[in-house]
Amino acid sequence: MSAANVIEVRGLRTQFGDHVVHDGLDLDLRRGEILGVVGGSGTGKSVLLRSIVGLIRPRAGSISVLGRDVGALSGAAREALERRWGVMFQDGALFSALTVRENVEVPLRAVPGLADADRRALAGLKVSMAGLPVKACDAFPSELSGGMRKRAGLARALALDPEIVFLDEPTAGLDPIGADAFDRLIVALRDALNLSVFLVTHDLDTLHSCCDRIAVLAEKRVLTSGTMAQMLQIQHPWVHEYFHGPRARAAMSSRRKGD
Ligand SMILES: Nc1ncnc2c1ncn2[C@@H]1O[C@H](COP(=O)(O)OP(=O)(O)OP(=O)(O)O)[C@@H](O)[C@H]1O
Repeated sequence: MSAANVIEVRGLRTQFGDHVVHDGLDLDLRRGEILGVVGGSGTGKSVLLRSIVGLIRPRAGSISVLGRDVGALSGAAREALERRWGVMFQDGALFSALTVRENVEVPLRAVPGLADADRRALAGLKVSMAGLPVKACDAFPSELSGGMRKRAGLARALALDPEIVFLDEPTAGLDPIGADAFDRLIVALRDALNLSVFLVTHDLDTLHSCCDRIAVLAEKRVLTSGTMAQMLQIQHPWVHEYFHGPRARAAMSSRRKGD
């Protein structure tokens, strides 16, 4: 595995029954970058994320994270690797019966020797880092707006000071101002915490404002990857329509106005 890569996926095949989702998929996440993963609905972006974090077992291929073969690990070695990444699922995946602080404390409970008071304080810190007010700590997920729930999910993903963060459609369902604030937060956290970020999104504004590189899923694999400037040169019909369609033009024009 190249030292510059924190994730290397090679020859991935995932399949549910007869339905092949990925076939011969290769993907790299470089250290310190924000990689936007895009593709049409159902092309397997979330399945790829879940495969990398070991929730779905591939039929073939290899997935290496931070130099370790995810499929070959079990027990303590597996748990040690899992502590080095954080995942924010699409809906936040918070426990509804726990407050925001208690949700963020869940991963911290795995840290040996961490006193209750320190765990509570650390959870509060992560909630603040995710841009939530302190009083949100005592709220239940049902008492929060969708945007606040996403931030709570992000706080939980950051709980163990991860090196890699996986974000599944972090701005979906947010109003444009909330989505823009979330984009800025992702970049600020990457810079402050030296994170590598695997970001599944449909949001063209996010691609423009956050992502160092983009990987396009199509035809069961990563069809192409590169910078936004490189994506704009790709002639494949879906890629061209995606990056040059009306919504793409709107995102580019608002980006230019913001510069
Ligand atoms: N547990 C599962 N069992 C069977 N099929 C599944 C399972 N999870 C996902 N799939 C199928 O795999 C395909 C890819 O799903 P996935 O959720 O990764 O798509 P996606 O690219 O993230 O889509 P979207 O952009 O709409 O969120 C879909 O056809 C989906 O129905």
